[in-house]
Amino acid sequence: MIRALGMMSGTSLDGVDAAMIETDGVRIGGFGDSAFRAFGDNESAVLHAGLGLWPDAPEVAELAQLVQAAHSDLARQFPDAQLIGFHGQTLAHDPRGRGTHQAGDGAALARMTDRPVVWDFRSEDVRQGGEGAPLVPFFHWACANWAVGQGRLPAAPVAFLNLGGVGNISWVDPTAPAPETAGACVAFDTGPANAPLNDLMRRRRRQSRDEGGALAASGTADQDIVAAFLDDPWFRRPAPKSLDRDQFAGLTRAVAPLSDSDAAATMVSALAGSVAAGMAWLPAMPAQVLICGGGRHNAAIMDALAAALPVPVRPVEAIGLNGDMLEAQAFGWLAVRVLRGLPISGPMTTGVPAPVCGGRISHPRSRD
Ligand SMILES: Nc1ncnc2c1ncn2[C@@H]1O[C@H](COP(=O)(O)OP(=O)(O)OP(=O)(O)O)[C@@H](O)[C@H]1O
Ligand SMILES: CC(=O)N[C@H]1[C@@H]2OC[C@@H](O2)[C@@H](O)[C@@H]1O[C@H](C)C(=O)O
Repeated sequence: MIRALGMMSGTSLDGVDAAMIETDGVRIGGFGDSAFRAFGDNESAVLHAGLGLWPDAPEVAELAQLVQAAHSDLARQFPDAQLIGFHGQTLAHDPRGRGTHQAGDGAALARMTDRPVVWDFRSEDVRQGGEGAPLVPFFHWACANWAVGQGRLPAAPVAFLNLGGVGNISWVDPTAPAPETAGACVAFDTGPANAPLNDLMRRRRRQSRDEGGALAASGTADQDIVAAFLDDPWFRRPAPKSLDRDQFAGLTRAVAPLSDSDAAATMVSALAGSVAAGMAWLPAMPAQVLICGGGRHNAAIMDALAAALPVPVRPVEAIGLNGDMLEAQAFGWLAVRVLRGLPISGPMTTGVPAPVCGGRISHPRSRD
C-alpha cells in the first residue's frame, strides 16, 4: 500500500482540496487527513479570467505558477505523503476539438514538494478518442467496494452523484472484480451544477455561493426556462459525455430577467431536471443515489433532487465517506494506479475505445 496525497481544484474555482489515502491502486486501505485551501479574491479573479484559455495563451504561465504555489503550500501539511496526485486547474475542456487543459506543471510541483507527482491525468484519454472526463468513476467503484467490505452498503449497484461546478454521475457495481471490467461502471457528466449558481451569486450579490441554498429556497423556478434548458440535444445524447464548465451559458442568459431568488431557484430546478434526465442512461435503476461534492450542502438542491429522482437520495456520509474530499482522495488513488500502470478510464466512463492508463509521472530531481 502507498500513502498518496490527492489534490483537486475543481471547476467551482473555490480552492484546493487535499486528502491522504492509503491504497494499492485497487483496494482502499484507509483514509487519512485532509485540508482545504481557499483561493483568495485575487487568485480567484485571475483564475476566472483564465477560463477558456489553452496552453499557448501568454497568460497561462503566470496562472500555472499560481496553481503550483497554492498546491505546494497545501502539500506542506502532509509530510507523510509518498506520492502526490495533482489534478491541476481545468481552464478549458473541448475533447472533440482542442483537447483538455489543466493548468499547473506537475514537474515543477515535484521539485517544490520533493515528492513524485502524477499529473496530466486527462490528455492521454482524449488523445485516444475519449472524453477525458469524468475520471472519478473508477474511484467510485473502489469506494462502493470499500463500503460493502465495511458492511455499510449492500453488494448491489449504486450511483454516486458528484455536485461540483459541473455534475457527474457514476453507476457502479461493487461486485465486479475491477473497475475496468465490462459492466462495472457507467458514468458521464449530468449538466451544470454549482458553477452557474456561484457565478450568479458573485455577479448579483458579491457572494461566492448561495449559502445552504437559502436564496434558491426562497424563490420560484421558472418552469418554461427549465423546460427549454432540458430540451437541449445534449441531454438526448447517450453516455459517455463530458461538459466544459460554461457550456450552458444559455441558462445564465435565460434567467437574467428574473429576480435573484427566482433565478437561483430556476438553476436548482434545472440541475435536478438534468440529473433526472441522466438517469435514463444508467444500465439499471440504482437502489440509491449517494451525493458527494459541495452541492450536497445546498438544501434547495438536495430537496429538488429528492423530489425529481425515483430512488432515495443521501449524502455519501451515509456510507462513511467524506463527500467534501472524495475527489481529492480520487486523485490520490488514481495516482497510485498510474504508478502501477493500471487503467484510469474506459469505454463506459469516458468513451475511450479501450481502457487507458493516462497521466504523467514527474520525479523531484528529474528535469522533465
Ligand atoms: N454550505 C454551502 N452552501 C451552498 N453551497 C455550497 C456550500 N458548500 C459548498 N457549496 C457549493 O459547492 C461548491 C464546491 O463544490 P466542490 O468542492 O465539490 O466543487 P469542485 O471540486 O470545485 O468542482 P468539480 O467537481 O466540478 O471539479 C461551492 O463552490 C458551492 O457552490
Ligand atoms: C474537464 C474537467 O475538469 N471536468 C471535471 C468537471 O467537474 C465535474 C465534472 O466536470 C467532471 O467531468 C470533472 O471532474 C471530476 C473530478 C472527474 O473527472 O470525475
